[in-house]
Amino acid sequence: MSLVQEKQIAITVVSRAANLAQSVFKKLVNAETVTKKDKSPVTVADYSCQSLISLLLSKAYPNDPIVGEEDAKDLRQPTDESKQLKNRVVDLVNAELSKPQAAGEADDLELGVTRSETELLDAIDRGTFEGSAKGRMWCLDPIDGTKGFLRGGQYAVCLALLIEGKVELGVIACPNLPVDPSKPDGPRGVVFGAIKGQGAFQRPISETNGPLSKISMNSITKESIAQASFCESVESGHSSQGDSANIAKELNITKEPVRMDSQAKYCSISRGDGDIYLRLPVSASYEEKIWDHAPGRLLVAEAGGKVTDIHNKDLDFSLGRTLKNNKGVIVAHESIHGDVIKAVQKVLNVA
Ligand SMILES: Nc1ncnc2c1ncn2[C@@H]1O[C@H](COP(=O)(O)OS(=O)(=O)O)[C@@H](OP(=O)(O)O)[C@H]1O
Ligand SMILES: [Mg+2]
Ligand SMILES: [Mg+2]
Ligand SMILES: [Mg+2]
Repeated sequence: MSLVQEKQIAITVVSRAANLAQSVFKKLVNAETVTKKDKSPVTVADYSCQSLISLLLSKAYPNDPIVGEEDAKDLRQPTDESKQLKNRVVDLVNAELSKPQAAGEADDLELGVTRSETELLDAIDRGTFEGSAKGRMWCLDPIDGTKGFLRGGQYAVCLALLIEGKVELGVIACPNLPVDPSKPDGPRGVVFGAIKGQGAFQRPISETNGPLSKISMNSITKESIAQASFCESVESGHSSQGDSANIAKELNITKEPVRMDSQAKYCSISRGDGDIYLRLPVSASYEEKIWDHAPGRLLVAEAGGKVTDIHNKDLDFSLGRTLKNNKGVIVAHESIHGDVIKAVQKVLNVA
């Protein structure tokens, strides 16, 4: 599948959303954070990025449904707090939309034009699609790693296109990831992406007209596995860190794990800045959300890696908004993935 136009549009919209999110961070005040029923934080940036991306996607592909993390229910309440939040969202999205099209950005998105409040809230609610194994659908995490965003750490704007339940295109913008990992204090902000069968790439977010550079994972082998490094969640509640230390021991890995929030983990290992990402189940009831893994899974696969659950099953994105048939997520280079799975299953006592 060529998906050339979809790729350019996806890069344009996630890059714009990343710029919007960075502008919010610079002015962030605590009152702009609300807490969802599941206790996860959601900020004015989460709503604004979902509105912006969903609105632009609907200009280009009006018939494609979107599975997005957020909805506009809390913004539609008649309270003062809710109205303030809504007004901030409308202003932020319109400030980004009103910027004219830059060189290299996709055509046909009607950039440079502001939108009404109704259009912007309705765009957020276009993300309520329940998911499907049929046809095309977009999958959106407007801010992945909201906690990372709030603490000034890693977060990512994540978008994938699924066709017949399979991820065909994935694009992730990481505003706080160094452009050059060997220069951690150098310029930051990288957009990553992949089309199935066409490899993985990165580019600085700011270089809208710049070339996409090919990336690949470290070519680690069974013999060199002890040199590998883990990339892990910051929140211990999202992956069992005690078990992952035991898995590292089982593989003779001694390097300290690198901890970061969001799908920046998938991005980092895709360009060789880390080798193994484990997301070990922490509770029997938690189902991973498709938007937390869809673009990252394709990026890693196109960079030479393999992504499965702890039972070595492929992630099944065709069952709705969650990965209900999978438990945990295990990411490693193809050549060592089998060894990692063996260690995981031994430590967790599963087959
Ligand atoms: N209990 C539990 N178990 C597993 N995963 C959970 C859980 N609760 C939330 N989430 C999801 O974790 C997403 C953030 O993942 P991270 O890898 O960034 O987590 S971490 O903050 O680095 O630990 C986070 O994504 P965002 O909401 O987009 O930030 C959630 O979808
Ligand atoms: Mg969230
Ligand atoms: Mg997320
Ligand atoms: Mg999110």
